[in-house]
Amino acid sequence: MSESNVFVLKAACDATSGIVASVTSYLAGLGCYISEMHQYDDEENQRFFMRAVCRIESDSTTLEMIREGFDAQVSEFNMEWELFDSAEPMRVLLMVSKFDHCLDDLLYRHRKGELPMEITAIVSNHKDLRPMAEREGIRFVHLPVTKENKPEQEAALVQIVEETKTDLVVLARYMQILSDSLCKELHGRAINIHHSFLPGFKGAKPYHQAHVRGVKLIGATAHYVTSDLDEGPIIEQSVQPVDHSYSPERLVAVGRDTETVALASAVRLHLEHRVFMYGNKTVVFK
Ligand SMILES: Nc1nc2c(c(=O)[nH]1)N[C@@H](CN(C=O)c1ccc(C(=O)N[C@@H](CCC(=O)O)C(=O)O)cc1)CN2
Repeated sequence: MSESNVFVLKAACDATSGIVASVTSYLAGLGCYISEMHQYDDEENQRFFMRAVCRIESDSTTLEMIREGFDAQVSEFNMEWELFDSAEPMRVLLMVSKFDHCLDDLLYRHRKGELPMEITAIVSNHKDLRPMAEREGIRFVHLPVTKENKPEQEAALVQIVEETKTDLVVLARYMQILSDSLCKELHGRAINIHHSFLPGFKGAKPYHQAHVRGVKLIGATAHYVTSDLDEGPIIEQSVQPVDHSYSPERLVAVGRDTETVALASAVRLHLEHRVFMYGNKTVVFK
C-alpha cells in the first residue's frame, strides 16, 4: 500500500522536561508539519503522554526514515512510541452473538466512511447474523461455543486473527466470556461493549438489574477486554435519562442507542490512535 504523507505519532514516557521540544524539533528537522497535537502529564504517577498528527512536507523524507532515527532522538526519555501511516487502515474483526444493533451500526458507519477500517471477518457463535454479513460481502465465520469446545473454538478464532492480519477485535454484543489465555493474546486490541454504565450492573442482564434498582440514567460502556469480566480499561461511556415509567423492555430499547453510540465512538477513537491504555485506565485524546 502506498505510503501517505500523513502519520500519527503516539508516545509515552516518564514525565520530565524537554520531551516536546525534543520530539517536535526532530520532526521539524525532517520537514514534518504538526497539524494536531495533544499531551497529558499525569502528575500523580509522573507519566507523560502525547499524540501528534503530522504531514511530511519534505520530498526527501519518508516515514521509514522518521522511524529509523526516532529512538536515537528520544533515547534519554526511555519512550514507548509508535508511528502509524494514515493510509493504512486498521484491520478489524467483528464478533457478535444474536443481538444485531451494534454490528448493524458499525457496518453502517463503515459504509458511510465514518470508521477508517478494513473488516477482516464477522465471527459469531450463532448463525442468525450471517445474512447481515453476506449483504455486506464480508466473510462470516460460525464458531458455536460450548463449555467442552471453547478452547478449540478460541484457537480457531486466534488462527483467523493471525491469518487475516487483524489488528483489532470488536465484541459487538458477543455474549461468551473469553478465556484468560485469549485475553492475554488480544491484550490492548479487543474492545467490548457492556450494556450498562459501569461499574454498575455487571454481567449478562444489566437492564433488569437497572429496572429493579429504579435508576434514572442508563447507559453503556466500551472497554478493552481483560480476564476480569466487565473490568477492563474504559474507553467510552454513553448515558440516557430514564424514569419510573420505563418498562424493562423500554429500558432495553433506550439502552440499545447508548450501546451503539459508545461502541462506535470507542472504535473510532482506537482506529485514530487516540487511546492509551494505562494501568486499568485509559488516556483518550479526543
Ligand atoms: N474475558 C472477557 N470476556 C468477555 C467480556 C469481558 O469483559 N471479559 N465481556 C463480555 C460481554 N459481556 C458483557 O459485556 C458478557 C457476556 C456474557 C456474559 C455471560 O455470563 N455469558 C455466559 C453465557 C451466556 C450465553 O451463552 O448467552 C457465559 O459465558 O457463561 C457476561 C458478560 C464478552 N466476553
